[in-house]
Order: sequence, then C-alpha cells, then structure tokens
Amino acid sequence: MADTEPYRAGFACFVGRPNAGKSTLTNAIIGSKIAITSNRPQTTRHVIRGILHQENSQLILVDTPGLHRPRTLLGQRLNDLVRQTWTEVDAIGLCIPANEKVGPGDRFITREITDLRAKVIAVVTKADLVSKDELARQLMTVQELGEFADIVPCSATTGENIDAVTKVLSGHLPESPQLYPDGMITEEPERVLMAEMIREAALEGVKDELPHSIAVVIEDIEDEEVDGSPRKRIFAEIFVERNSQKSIVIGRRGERLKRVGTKARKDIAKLVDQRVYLDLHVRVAKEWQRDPKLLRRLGF
Ligand SMILES: Nc1nc2c(ncn2[C@@H]2O[C@H](COP(=O)(O)OP(=O)(O)OP(=O)(O)O)[C@@H](O)[C@H]2O)c(=O)[nH]1
Repeated sequence: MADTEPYRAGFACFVGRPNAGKSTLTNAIIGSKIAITSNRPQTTRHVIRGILHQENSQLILVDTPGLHRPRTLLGQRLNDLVRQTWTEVDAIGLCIPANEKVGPGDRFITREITDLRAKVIAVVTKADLVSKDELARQLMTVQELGEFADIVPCSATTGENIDAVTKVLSGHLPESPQLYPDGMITEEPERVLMAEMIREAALEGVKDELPHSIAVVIEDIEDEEVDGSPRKRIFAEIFVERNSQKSIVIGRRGERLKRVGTKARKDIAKLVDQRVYLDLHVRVAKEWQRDPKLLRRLGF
C-alpha cells in the first residue's frame, strides 16, 4: 500500500504555553540544533524553519514564540507574528506537558487555534517525567480540552514516540508536490542562527529579567585564511537595556563574556563547519524594545 499513498507536503508549527517543550520537540524531529531551547520561558523569538524529508512527505516546521501579554511594541509584534503564522500552517501541534496540570493557559491557546483551517493535534510532551497512569490520566484530560484530530504522547528527551508525532503531523498535511529541495533542513539565514546561538550562550544561568532585555545582531562576517585554513571572523553586538545588565553579561573582569564567547564560538563553528573567530561587543541601547528603528535592525 505504501507506494499508493499520496505525497504530502506542508507547514506545521507547535504551540503551547511557555516551557511546554516546543523547541525541544522541533529539534528532536529535525534532528539538528536549529531552534534554541532554554529552561526559561519565551526565548524563541524568530520563526525558524526545519524541514523533515520523508519518503512520502515533506514536513516544514515553523517555530513561533509564545503568545503573551503585550506590554511593549516588541510584545505586540511577536503576538502578531504568532497569529500570522497560525493562519498559514496546515497542521498545529498543541503541546501540553504531561507533568503539569492543564490550566487556563492551555484553554486560552486551544480557543485561539480552534477556528483556523489547520488540523490541530494535541501533543502531550515530557512523557518521561510521569508514570504510565499519570500519562493516561493526562491524555484523558487533554481529550476533554477540545476537538483534536489526534492526541499523541511523546518525550523529546528520550526520543520516545517522536516518530509517531511526525507521522501524525505529516498525515494531516495536504497532498502536494515537494516544496523544498532534498537535503535542505532550514531556510533561516545563517546570521539569525548565529545570533540565536550567541543569545543562548549569553542567557545561560542569568536572572529572569535578562531574556526579555537582550538581543544580538551579527554586524559582519568575514572569510579569512589563517595558517592556510579558512576561518570565519564574526562581529556581533549584544544589546542590553541597562548598564547593570551589561555588567551581568560581561562579568567580573570580563570572565563571563569570555565564557559566552567560547560557548557561542563552538556552537557556530559546528553550524558552519569551519573555524570561527568571534568578536563580541556588549552595548546598552535603552528601551530598544520600544524603538521601532532598532527593532527593525534586530530583525523584528
Ligand atoms: N524531561 C523532559 N524535559 C523536556 C522535554 N522537552 C522539553 N523539556 C525541557 O523543558 C524545558 C522547556 O523546553 P523548550 O523546548 O525550551 O520549551 P518551549 O515550549 O519551546 O519554551 P518557550 O520557548 O518558552 O515557549 C527545557 O528545560 C527542556 O529541556 C521532554 O520530553 N522531557
């Protein structure tokens, strides 16, 4: 029967409250670190696409930030971006952690995505954190939450049932010819990925206020040759809103910034498969979240 199956291709995204496991799931499916995860809410800012090529389908995953109460211009733009994305996809995976009570946040998001043309699949994430009984109970609670085309439990950490999530999502895509060439896993410009890697490194182990106040811009990338082998020299600016935040990022005698640079450099070197020299600067740009010009420069 397999070869009579029609070819399907289309777009899907994961939604869910902050920390529901959307980015980790996206990574587990695509099998490469293209979306940024952290244990802090709302670190996913850019729409990043990963493309999963299978024999009979092509699943294009779009990563969106979470909806949140818009307090700034950035907040409003992010929400617009999220809603825009939802209207464009063919399938939506609503992520609900197995280890947390279904709450108002989940109901809010469920309502928001109910009347879209996309098929909605409930994905119960982090299944590894609960017992079988707890998982069964959560699946039943989720069933009551709304009308879903399917409900699938999985764990992105152990990889359990990730194939099932992919299969179910792909099965709800429209019949369509292949949309992207073979082998392509992301169409996000490398610069955005580089900036996200630096941002992730800069956020490691810092206080709650920083994630919303930090942004990274890649100013320039130069190809150079060192000792006969190619190297990329990358100039990046880390923007923060206050001097106090600048001190946090830089650390005592610049030690923290050095660690940030080392980690980001390694991640970027893996991404571009080349040696990298990273030139990092930290700049205070007061209220960058409210400055339309700066927002545009930062890619929002
Ligand atoms: N044990 C376990 N932890 C997970 C799993 N999936 C995600 N996590 C953890 O949950 C936290 C949040 O995961 P993310 O993937 O960043 O969540 P997100 O929904 O993208 O979060 P936002 O970007 O804030 O919207 C991270 O610390 C992950 O390591 C899983 O299957 N099992």
